[in-house]
Amino acid sequence: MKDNRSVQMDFLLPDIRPNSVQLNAGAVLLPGFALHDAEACMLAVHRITQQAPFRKMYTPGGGQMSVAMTCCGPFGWVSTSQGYSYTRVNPFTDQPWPNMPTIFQTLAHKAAQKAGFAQFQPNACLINSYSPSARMGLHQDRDEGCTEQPVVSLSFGLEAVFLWGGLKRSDPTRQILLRDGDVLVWGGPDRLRFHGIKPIRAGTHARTGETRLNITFRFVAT
Ligand SMILES: O=C(O)CCC(=O)C(=O)O
Ligand SMILES: [Fe+2]
Repeated sequence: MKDNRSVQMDFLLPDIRPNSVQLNAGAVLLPGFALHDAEACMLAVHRITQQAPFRKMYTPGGGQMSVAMTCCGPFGWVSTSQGYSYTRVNPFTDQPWPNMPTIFQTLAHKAAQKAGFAQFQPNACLINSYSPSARMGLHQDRDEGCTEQPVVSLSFGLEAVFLWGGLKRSDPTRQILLRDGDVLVWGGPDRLRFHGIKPIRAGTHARTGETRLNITFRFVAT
């Protein structure tokens, strides 16, 4: 069945969406901030995945993640039955993670700056590929060993409902719709807020097909 309301929303969207929405003191949504660079980012992801294919990893609890992941930059994030860690080598290829493309570094830096975090220079980039019904449970991003630097997160393709919680797992969550080209930045007092992604709704997007891509940038302490 056709949903006329969302068709109309899509049509009006360029006019009615604000450039920036302050979610908390240190958390900002930048609607459409990455749209201009979206195709360059898709090409970059394609190149990265030729060297470091997407994998569905296992969690320490033994379950397989519904999200397929890969990484680029000096450090990549890995989950095994032993726990979570950042590594310089991709355990699936025994090769260093692919270089972080300049377009990623520039975009992450610009988004952080717009959100109030000057001089962000990430050394880790995680790329998540969600198929319909894939999800990510509530968690904190705390394996970086450094909370001085923000997380910058780009969304492409199918939309997602992002759960934005508090500093305790049991805190209430807000639901934030993330669409193609949206960027979220969280840092400072909000760096360790719990967050997650509700199961992705089936659909097809002109840019990504039946997929949502998420690209996050972090700084890992060495
Ligand atoms: O897919 C998203 O928007 C969030 C991903 C995330 O929280 C993570 O990779 O740590
Ligand atoms: Fe996260």
